[in-house]
Amino acid sequence: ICQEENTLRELRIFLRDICAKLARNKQFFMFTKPVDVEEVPDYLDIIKEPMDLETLMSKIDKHSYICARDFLDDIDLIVRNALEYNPDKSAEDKHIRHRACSLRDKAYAFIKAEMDSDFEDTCRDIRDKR
Ligand SMILES: CC(=O)c1nc(NC(=O)[C@H]2CNCCN2)sc1-c1cc(O)cc(O)c1
Repeated sequence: ICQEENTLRELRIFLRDICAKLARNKQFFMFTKPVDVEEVPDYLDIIKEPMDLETLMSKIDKHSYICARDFLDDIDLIVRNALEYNPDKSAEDKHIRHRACSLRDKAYAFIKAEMDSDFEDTCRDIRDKR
């Protein structure tokens, strides 16, 4: 069990680093904080499960993720929300959709580049045993 805690600690350190890198990227500023309903009043009528990089970071600290897959599921939620809220052919909506797809690709690339697959397998085994 102590070994499991060591593995999960390493995962949290790793995910914080990736989350920080994504949040530092100016391209993703609109995904870094919960949507401000003052700015975007109809947002919560359309998006039922908001997600953002700051919330992701606090979920890491609350030990909400015990494998990279769970973390990427929340990244996918950020992307899905942006695609749903910005469906129009307008330049603005296209731009936001493009940024959302770029966020997903960068997140997956960071995970793939820096996580060896047997570390993720170990995390999955811990998740599946719990
Ligand atoms: C993150 C997101 O999905 C988002 N989408 C927007 N879309 C629009 O404003 C489109 C919707 N279609 C009609 C033309 N306007 S604004 C916006 C946003 C931007 C911020 O700077 C902060 C924030 O919290 C949210």
